[in-house]
Amino acid sequence: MRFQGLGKTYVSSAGEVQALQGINLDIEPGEIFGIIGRSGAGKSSLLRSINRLERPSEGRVLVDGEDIAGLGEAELIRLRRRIGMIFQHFNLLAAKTVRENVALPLRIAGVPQDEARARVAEVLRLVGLEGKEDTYPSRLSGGQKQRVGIARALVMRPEILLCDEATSALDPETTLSILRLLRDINRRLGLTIVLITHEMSVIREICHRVVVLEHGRIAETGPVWQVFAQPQHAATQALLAPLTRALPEDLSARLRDRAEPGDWQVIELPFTGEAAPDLAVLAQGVRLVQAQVDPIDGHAVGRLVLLAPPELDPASLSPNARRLGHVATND
Ligand SMILES: Nc1ncnc2c1ncn2[C@@H]1O[C@H](COP(=O)(O)OP(=O)(O)OP(=O)(O)O)[C@@H](O)[C@H]1O
Repeated sequence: MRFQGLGKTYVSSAGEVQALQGINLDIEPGEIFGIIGRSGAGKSSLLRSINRLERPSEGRVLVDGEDIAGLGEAELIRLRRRIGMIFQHFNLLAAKTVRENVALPLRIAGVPQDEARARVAEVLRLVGLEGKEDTYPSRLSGGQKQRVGIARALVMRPEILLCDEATSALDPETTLSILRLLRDINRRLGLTIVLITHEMSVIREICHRVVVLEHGRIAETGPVWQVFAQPQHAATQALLAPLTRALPEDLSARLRDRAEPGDWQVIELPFTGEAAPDLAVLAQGVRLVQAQVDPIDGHAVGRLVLLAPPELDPASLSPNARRLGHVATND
């Protein structure tokens, strides 16, 4: 799918709000693509333009090369059958059982009962809800409710799945299990997944590529490991801050910009995913203070914080090495 010069302006009694501006972006078939940004950055507007829940004010949205702005009523229904959607608050019908909730899109589409029954059983198996067919949503946990939401989206065999803050209402453990389910579905069915979130940990967990939105514009976009390794934009850095471990307190309290005689250097050695960290640097008389390295999509991303003697040139450790400051040491 492709966004070309996409802009969205909302007009209300309070005036105009430019929610999106100049969005040019491609999302490839079969990838898990994340949209992140602060509240009000335009994430929902972008996601909802994919199935035309929002109409562009400018530019175009192409799905399989087709500009969806021109679709008539019947074509729009066909498009939306190819694009499933799941929601933060699940949007299940409380008065219907799990089976009835999941079967609903098939009933609306007029799929014969026998086939519908088989397809509902198949997707409930896929999301791990066998045995819950006759349960009502109020008796399910949040994670189980979202599994029903996923099953209901998949039962139409879509090519694209849109996830609107699908894990924001869940605890961390349940979030992880839902993200793993989505990744599993992406692999098994080759489904394209587009998700919005305000948490970089969600992006890190399952996305292949990401776009960071800021005030309706693209702040940056790229493979997740690259954006994590070398965030270019202040908005991205701010979103990453909760995931980056702060320096140990006793060290940061003693850190100074200018070296006093005998001070050691505090050096940050980022790992940008090009290669796994090479601990041979530790043999050069430096001391390891802190290490954080995450594998992201097959790349090692993170940083080491080292204490190095005053005479050592940080560049001798790595071209990316950065001096954070100086500290007095006891010896
Ligand atoms: N129907 C609407 N009418 C008027 N303004 C709107 C409408 N929908 C969204 N907006 C405004 O457009 C901007 C972008 O909203 P959007 O919901 O796309 O952002 P978001 O990144 O998804 O935010 P959040 O994380 O808070 O859901 C915001 O300033 C919002 O107030």
